[in-house]
Order: sequence, then structure tokens, then C-alpha cells
Amino acid sequence: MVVALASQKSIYNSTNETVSLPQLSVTNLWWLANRQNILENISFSIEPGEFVGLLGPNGAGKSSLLRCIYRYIEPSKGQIEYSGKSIWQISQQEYAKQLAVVLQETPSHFNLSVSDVVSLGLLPNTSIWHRTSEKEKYLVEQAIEKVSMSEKKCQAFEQLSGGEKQRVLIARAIVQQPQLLIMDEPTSHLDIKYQIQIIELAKSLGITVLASFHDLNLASVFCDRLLVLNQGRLVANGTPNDVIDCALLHEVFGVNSDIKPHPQNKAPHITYFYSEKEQGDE
Ligand SMILES: Nc1ncnc2c1ncn2[C@@H]1O[C@H](COP(=O)(O)OP(=O)(O)OP(=O)(O)O)[C@@H](O)[C@H]1O
Repeated sequence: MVVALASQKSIYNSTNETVSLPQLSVTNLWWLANRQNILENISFSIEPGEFVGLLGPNGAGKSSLLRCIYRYIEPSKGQIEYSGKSIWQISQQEYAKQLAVVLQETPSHFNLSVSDVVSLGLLPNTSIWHRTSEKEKYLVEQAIEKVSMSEKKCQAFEQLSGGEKQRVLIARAIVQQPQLLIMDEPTSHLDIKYQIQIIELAKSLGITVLASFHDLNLASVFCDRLLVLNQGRLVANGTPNDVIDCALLHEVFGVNSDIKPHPQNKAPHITYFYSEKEQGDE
């Protein structure tokens, strides 16, 4: 038996014991486009509250996998379950309440101010005719402050820099108060200070996060677990310590590297070699 969606964290097994459900599980997922396998037989699950990084070189299939999970594309085969239920059996409105998505391309929000865009995060939990309450206005203000955009809250969203737009979209996701946050390269337009700020912010929400990264060191320091895609296949799934090693980096990303513990939290920290020199060469 599966309990109601908003609290779907557990089920009862045959001996009536409560067993924990993964927040998200992907099983034998395939996606074909133009008769080509873009995603091949991918399986993994994510527990509630986990912060999971999705890694892989350009074209590995990261965005395609995330698009399947947020229902932008329908997989060719396989299952995606949210709290034990197929995502295709959950109503669009209910799924929108559970899940917020921050993408690398910023959508056009013509004539909307920063505050307006952040307020859009209220929509999945209200109706279009709903009058914004004082509490909701406060939530919006707070989210804008958290991403350090208070000074520009009245400015047109379209006039912002790429990094500022990204921060506003994170604030919109915060306002939505989702259980699962999906971010496709959330730090791609951000300078290093805001990269760290945004990831720390996402972590501080205490919700389940699945985010794709190109910066492997950032992912290593902040993620509980890493999934590595290569040519549409899941080639590694484990803690940063389990996953990040020189052989994998060479095989998947084609780089030579040296790995040492980060001085702050001992997570693997990669130093790349910039020449064609093989490791160990003088
Ligand atoms: N709608 C589509 N039709 C055909 N091919 C597609 C489609 N969407 C993605 N692809 C192909 O699937 C592959 C994986 O693309 P995807 O965007 O998922 O990779 P990615 O890992 O997110 O890459 P990047 O790091 O460059 O953003 C690419 O070769 C891409 O050209």
C-alpha cells in the first residue's frame, strides 16, 4: 500500500513493517532519438534528502536524462517512479508541486520584473485567480534576499546578466517549496562566489536535489553521491570517494589528473594536467 503523495516517504511490506521508499527511482530507462540510443538501460535511485550530482562529458545524455525525469520527454522504455508511483500516473499539477526545475537556458520572461519571476514559484500551489497573501509576499522577498538580488527586485528580468538570471530562477524554485529540485548545470553562468552560494543554498533547503555539473571539483565537495554518464550509459554511481579516480577521469573525460583530499572536507580534489604528458612523466 502506498500512502498519499505529499507524504509518500514509506510503504508497508508484506509483514506490515514500514519500509522507506526512494524519492526517485529510474529503472532500465532507454531513450532513442532519430533511431539512436541517447540513454541506454539506466537504473538508479535517490533517497529523500540526498544531494546527487550528475556528471559526464558533453553529449553524454545528462540533460536528456533530467528531461525524462521532469517529464519534458517520454522515455522509449523503462520506468521512472516518484515516491513509488510512475511519474506518468501523477497529475501534472501534483508533479509541479513536488518538483522544481532550474535549467541552464533561461526562458524569456518579457516585461516581468525580478519579483514577478520569483512570484511565479507560487503558482503550482495556488490558482491564477489567487490573491497573493502577505505571507507569500514575504516568502518571495526572502527568496530574493537569499540569492542577493534584493537591490534589483524591480528590474526587468530580461535586463539581467546570465548569472543574475540564474540566481533569480533559483529564488523562484525556493518559493515553490518543492520536495525534489532538478538543476541542469545550475552554476554554468555563475562566478565562483555565486557557484558556491547557489550550491550551499540548494543544500540548505534540506530537500532532494539532482543536479548536473561540469565542474567535477565542485560536485565532489558538495554532493553526497555522484552519477556518471558516458555515451548514454551510467558508468559510475557512488560517493565522490568511490567514484572519482584517475582511471575513470581518463576513460570518461579523456583527461590526465592527480587526485588529493580537499583540505577542508577530504573530498577528492582533482588537479588536471594541461599537456599531452601522461601521468608519472617528468
Ligand atoms: N531531441 C533530440 N533529438 C536528437 N538527438 C538529441 C535530442 N536531444 C539530445 N540529443 C542528442 O543526445 C545526446 C545527448 O545530449 P544531452 O543534451 O542530453 O547531453 P549532455 O550530457 O547534457 O551534454 P552537455 O554537457 O553538452 O550539455 C547528444 O548527442 C544530442 O545531440
